[in-house]
Amino acid sequence: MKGIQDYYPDHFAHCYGCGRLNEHGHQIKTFWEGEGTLTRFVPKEYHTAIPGFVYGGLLASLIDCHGTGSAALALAKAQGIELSETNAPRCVTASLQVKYLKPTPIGGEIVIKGKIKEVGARKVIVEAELFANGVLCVVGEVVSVLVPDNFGL
Ligand SMILES: CCCCCCCCCCCCCC(=O)SCCNC(=O)CCNC(=O)[C@H](O)C(C)(C)COP(=O)(O)OP(=O)(O)OC[C@H]1O[C@@H](n2cnc3c(N)ncnc32)[C@H](O)[C@@H]1OP(=O)(O)O
Repeated sequence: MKGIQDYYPDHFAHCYGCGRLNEHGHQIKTFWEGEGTLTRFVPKEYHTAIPGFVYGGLLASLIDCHGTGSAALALAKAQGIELSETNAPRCVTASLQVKYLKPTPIGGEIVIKGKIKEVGARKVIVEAELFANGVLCVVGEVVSVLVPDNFGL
Protein backbone atom coordinates (compact mmCIF):
# COMPACT_ATOMS: atom_id res chain seq x y z
CA MET A 1 0.00 0.00 0.00
CA LYS A 2 1.30 3.42 -0.96
CA GLY A 3 1.77 6.26 1.49
CA ILE A 4 1.28 9.91 0.57
CA GLN A 5 5.08 10.16 0.32
CA ASP A 6 5.03 7.81 -2.68
CA TYR A 7 3.14 10.50 -4.62
CA TYR A 8 5.43 13.46 -3.91
CA PRO A 9 7.13 14.79 -7.03
CA ASP A 10 10.78 13.67 -7.21
CA HIS A 11 12.16 17.13 -6.34
CA PHE A 12 10.17 17.01 -3.05
CA ALA A 13 11.12 13.42 -2.23
CA HIS A 14 14.58 13.87 -0.65
CA CYS A 15 13.56 14.77 2.91
CA TYR A 16 15.61 12.90 5.53
CA GLY A 17 12.44 11.94 7.39
CA CYS A 18 10.03 11.09 4.62
CA GLY A 19 11.72 11.26 1.24
CA ARG A 20 11.47 7.99 -0.64
CA LEU A 21 14.57 9.02 -2.64
CA ASN A 22 16.79 9.59 0.42
CA GLU A 23 18.60 6.30 0.86
CA HIS A 24 19.99 7.39 4.24
CA GLY A 25 16.67 8.66 5.62
CA HIS A 26 13.72 7.17 7.49
CA GLN A 27 11.47 6.90 4.39
CA ILE A 28 8.29 6.90 6.47
CA LYS A 29 4.91 6.25 4.84
CA THR A 30 1.71 7.89 6.04
CA PHE A 31 -1.79 6.60 5.31
CA TRP A 32 -5.38 7.30 6.18
CA GLU A 33 -6.81 5.05 8.88
CA GLY A 34 -10.46 5.93 9.16
CA GLU A 35 -10.73 9.66 9.88
CA GLY A 36 -7.15 9.73 11.22
CA THR A 37 -3.69 9.12 9.81
CA LEU A 38 -1.10 6.46 10.58
CA THR A 39 2.68 6.08 10.30
CA ARG A 40 4.73 3.10 11.46
CA PHE A 41 8.46 2.98 12.19
CA VAL A 42 10.84 0.46 13.74
CA PRO A 43 13.79 2.16 15.47
CA LYS A 44 17.21 0.58 15.11
CA GLU A 45 19.58 -0.06 18.03
CA TYR A 46 21.67 2.95 17.01
CA HIS A 47 18.68 5.30 17.45
CA THR A 48 19.66 5.29 21.12
CA ALA A 49 19.29 7.98 23.78
CA ILE A 50 20.38 5.77 26.63
CA PRO A 51 20.59 2.01 26.08
CA GLY A 52 17.12 0.61 25.54
CA PHE A 53 15.41 3.92 24.78
CA VAL A 54 14.87 5.95 21.63
CA TYR A 55 16.62 9.29 21.05
CA GLY A 56 14.09 12.12 21.40
CA GLY A 57 15.26 13.96 18.30
CA LEU A 58 14.36 10.96 16.18
CA LEU A 59 10.88 10.89 17.74
CA ALA A 60 10.47 14.60 16.98
CA SER A 61 11.48 14.03 13.37
CA LEU A 62 8.97 11.19 13.03
CA ILE A 63 6.20 13.44 14.36
CA ASP A 64 7.40 16.23 12.07
CA CYS A 65 7.16 14.18 8.89
CA HIS A 66 4.03 12.37 10.02
CA GLY A 67 2.58 15.88 10.37
CA THR A 68 3.56 17.05 6.89
CA GLY A 69 2.35 13.77 5.38
CA SER A 70 -0.96 13.97 7.23
CA ALA A 71 -1.33 17.59 6.13
CA ALA A 72 -0.80 16.60 2.49
CA LEU A 73 -3.42 13.85 2.83
CA ALA A 74 -5.86 16.33 4.40
CA LEU A 75 -5.33 18.95 1.71
CA ALA A 76 -5.76 16.36 -1.05
CA LYS A 77 -9.02 15.22 0.53
CA ALA A 78 -10.34 18.73 1.20
CA GLN A 79 -9.51 19.96 -2.29
CA GLY A 80 -10.55 16.80 -4.17
CA ILE A 81 -7.04 16.24 -5.53
CA GLU A 82 -6.59 12.83 -7.13
CA LEU A 83 -3.15 11.59 -6.10
CA SER A 84 -0.77 10.53 -8.83
CA GLU A 85 3.01 10.45 -9.20
CA THR A 86 2.97 13.96 -10.57
CA ASN A 87 0.15 15.38 -8.51
CA ALA A 88 0.28 15.49 -4.74
CA PRO A 89 0.27 18.43 -2.34
CA ARG A 90 3.57 18.98 -0.51
CA CYS A 91 3.73 20.69 2.85
CA VAL A 92 6.59 22.12 4.86
CA THR A 93 6.78 22.38 8.64
CA ALA A 94 6.05 25.86 10.02
CA SER A 95 5.87 24.78 13.66
CA LEU A 96 6.61 21.60 15.60
CA GLN A 97 5.71 21.06 19.26
CA VAL A 98 6.64 17.84 21.04
CA LYS A 99 5.93 16.64 24.57
CA TYR A 100 7.74 13.57 25.86
CA LEU A 101 5.42 11.85 28.31
CA LYS A 102 7.36 8.64 28.89
CA PRO A 103 10.68 7.15 27.76
CA THR A 104 10.15 5.33 24.45
CA PRO A 105 11.63 1.82 24.43
CA ILE A 106 13.66 0.49 21.52
CA GLY A 107 12.46 -2.93 20.43
CA GLY A 108 9.34 -3.21 18.36
CA GLU A 109 7.26 -0.93 16.24
CA ILE A 110 6.37 2.68 16.88
CA VAL A 111 2.92 3.77 15.74
CA ILE A 112 2.07 7.42 15.20
CA LYS A 113 -1.57 8.41 14.93
CA GLY A 114 -2.64 11.75 13.56
CA LYS A 115 -5.78 13.78 13.98
CA ILE A 116 -6.51 16.62 11.57
CA LYS A 117 -7.37 19.55 13.81
CA GLU A 118 -7.71 22.28 11.19
CA VAL A 119 -7.51 22.46 7.37
CA GLY A 120 -7.27 25.81 5.61
CA ALA A 121 -6.45 26.73 2.05
CA ARG A 122 -2.69 26.26 2.72
CA LYS A 123 -2.29 25.64 6.45
CA VAL A 124 -3.05 22.36 8.24
CA ILE A 125 -2.75 21.62 11.95
CA VAL A 126 -2.19 17.99 12.93
CA GLU A 127 -2.18 16.50 16.42
CA ALA A 128 0.01 13.44 16.79
CA GLU A 129 0.22 10.62 19.31
CA LEU A 130 3.21 8.28 19.32
CA PHE A 131 2.84 4.82 20.82
CA ALA A 132 5.46 2.16 21.59
CA ASN A 133 4.11 -1.30 22.38
CA GLY A 134 0.68 0.29 22.74
CA VAL A 135 1.83 2.83 25.33
CA LEU A 136 1.43 6.56 24.60
CA CYS A 137 4.94 8.00 24.95
CA VAL A 138 4.98 11.27 22.99
CA VAL A 139 2.40 13.77 21.80
CA GLY A 140 2.91 16.60 19.35
CA GLU A 141 1.34 19.24 17.19
CA VAL A 142 2.53 20.18 13.72
CA VAL A 143 1.56 23.27 11.74
CA SER A 144 2.25 22.59 8.06
CA VAL A 145 2.01 24.95 5.10
CA LEU A 146 1.54 23.99 1.47
CA VAL A 147 4.49 24.86 -0.75
CA PRO A 148 4.08 25.67 -4.44
CA ASP A 149 4.84 22.73 -6.70
CA ASN A 150 7.67 24.63 -8.39
CA PHE A 151 9.37 25.52 -5.07
CA GLY A 152 13.15 25.28 -5.43
CA LEU A 153 13.09 24.63 -9.17
C1 LIG B 1 14.25 23.76 4.07
C2 LIG B 1 12.96 23.48 3.47
C3 LIG B 1 12.27 24.60 2.89
C4 LIG B 1 10.98 24.31 2.21
C5 LIG B 1 11.04 23.06 1.35
C6 LIG B 1 9.77 22.69 0.67
C7 LIG B 1 9.85 21.34 0.04
C8 LIG B 1 9.29 20.24 0.85
C9 LIG B 1 10.27 19.66 1.81
C10 LIG B 1 9.58 18.98 2.90
C11 LIG B 1 10.36 18.91 4.15
C12 LIG B 1 9.56 18.28 5.25
C13 LIG B 1 9.78 18.73 6.64
C14 LIG B 1 10.93 19.62 6.95
O1 LIG B 1 11.92 19.23 7.52
S1 LIG B 1 10.79 21.22 6.49
C15 LIG B 1 12.20 22.07 7.15
C16 LIG B 1 11.81 22.92 8.29
N1 LIG B 1 10.89 23.96 7.86
C17 LIG B 1 11.31 25.05 7.21
O2 LIG B 1 12.46 25.23 6.91
C18 LIG B 1 10.23 26.06 6.89
C19 LIG B 1 10.79 27.48 6.90
N2 LIG B 1 9.65 28.44 6.86
C20 LIG B 1 9.10 28.81 5.70
O3 LIG B 1 9.54 28.42 4.61
C21 LIG B 1 7.91 29.71 5.79
O4 LIG B 1 7.92 30.41 7.02
C22 LIG B 1 6.55 28.94 5.63
C23 LIG B 1 6.49 28.27 4.23
C24 LIG B 1 6.38 27.88 6.72
C25 LIG B 1 5.38 29.92 5.78
O5 LIG B 1 5.61 31.02 4.98
P1 LIG B 1 4.55 31.54 3.88
O6 LIG B 1 4.95 32.93 3.52
O7 LIG B 1 4.42 30.56 2.78
O8 LIG B 1 3.21 31.47 4.66
P2 LIG B 1 2.36 32.63 5.31
O9 LIG B 1 3.19 33.58 6.11
O10 LIG B 1 1.51 33.18 4.21
O11 LIG B 1 1.48 31.79 6.34
C26 LIG B 1 0.56 30.80 5.91
C27 LIG B 1 -0.19 30.32 7.14
O12 LIG B 1 0.74 29.60 7.99
C28 LIG B 1 0.78 30.22 9.28
N3 LIG B 1 2.15 30.12 9.79
C29 LIG B 1 3.28 30.46 9.15
N4 LIG B 1 4.34 30.21 9.92
C30 LIG B 1 3.86 29.73 11.09
C31 LIG B 1 4.47 29.27 12.28
N5 LIG B 1 5.79 29.27 12.44
N6 LIG B 1 3.68 28.84 13.27
C32 LIG B 1 2.34 28.77 13.11
N7 LIG B 1 1.70 29.18 11.99
C33 LIG B 1 2.46 29.65 11.01
C34 LIG B 1 0.37 31.66 9.05
O13 LIG B 1 -0.13 32.25 10.24
C35 LIG B 1 -0.71 31.47 8.01
O14 LIG B 1 -1.89 30.97 8.65
P3 LIG B 1 -3.35 31.52 8.26
O15 LIG B 1 -3.26 33.00 8.47
O16 LIG B 1 -3.53 31.14 6.81
O17 LIG B 1 -4.26 30.82 9.18
